[in-house]
Amino acid sequence: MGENHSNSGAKGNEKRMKVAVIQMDVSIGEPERNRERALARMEEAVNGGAEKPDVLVLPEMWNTGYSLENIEEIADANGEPTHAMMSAFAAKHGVNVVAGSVANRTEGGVNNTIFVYDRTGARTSEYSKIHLFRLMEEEKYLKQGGELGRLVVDGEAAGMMVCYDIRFPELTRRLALDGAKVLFVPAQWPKPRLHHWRTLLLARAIENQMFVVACNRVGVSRGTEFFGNSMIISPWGDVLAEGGEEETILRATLDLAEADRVRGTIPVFQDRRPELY
Ligand SMILES: O=C(O)CCC(=O)C(=O)O
Repeated sequence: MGENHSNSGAKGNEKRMKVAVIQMDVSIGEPERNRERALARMEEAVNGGAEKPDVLVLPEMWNTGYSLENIEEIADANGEPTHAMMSAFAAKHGVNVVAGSVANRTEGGVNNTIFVYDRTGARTSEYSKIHLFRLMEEEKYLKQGGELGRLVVDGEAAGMMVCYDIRFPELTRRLALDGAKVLFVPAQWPKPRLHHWRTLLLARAIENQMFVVACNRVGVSRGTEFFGNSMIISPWGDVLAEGGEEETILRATLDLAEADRVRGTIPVFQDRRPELY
């Protein structure tokens, strides 16, 4: 870890949050196979570390991949079977699950949606990607969401967004102003834009003085390579964990009071001049 910010005098809380990021491959157009893979990695995440995590995080569209041409057929239907699978897993292991995002069909079409489950298995929140990525023609096949991604994990306010959303700094700022100290980011961010991915995630953490927990997939789908490089970043911008290009589980313990200390040391939220911009 980098510098010590304990001189700020900010007491904050004593809460720690152990996160496990499931950096996995995704087989395009094969939801059954992806569900088996996700479950196996999630079991590894809860059983394989020195300590059981408090929160698991999966990547974007881990059920179907970007199989957009037949997405209506292979997407979840009203959240199933993801709800049944994740709810049972969360309750069995007493763990919170930020279940990446899944392609989910409802009456109006297919959304790219994060579902969140608490330790009892209850579904507590959801967020549908609000910025669709035109470079991959998402807007032709998917519906955009219309609400922000606010969630509460073990009583702590947090935010969530999906992949391309990190290019919109106003969105993270809004979530931070609303009290989020942790931002969860499921993604399928491909090569060759690794420097965008790393720089944007670091900037979102530093400028909002919050933890960023970003889960990117690995592997190759129809010639597009995904570099992984999932990241867990502190509110000071220190990289607490970062993946390579292979499947892995990243782990870190977030000391949530760190956000208060950093905000006390460099009081960005007090010094901003929203009346001018
Ligand atoms: O913004 C980017 O460069 C990647 C975004 C992306 O791949 C996505 O939103 O799925």
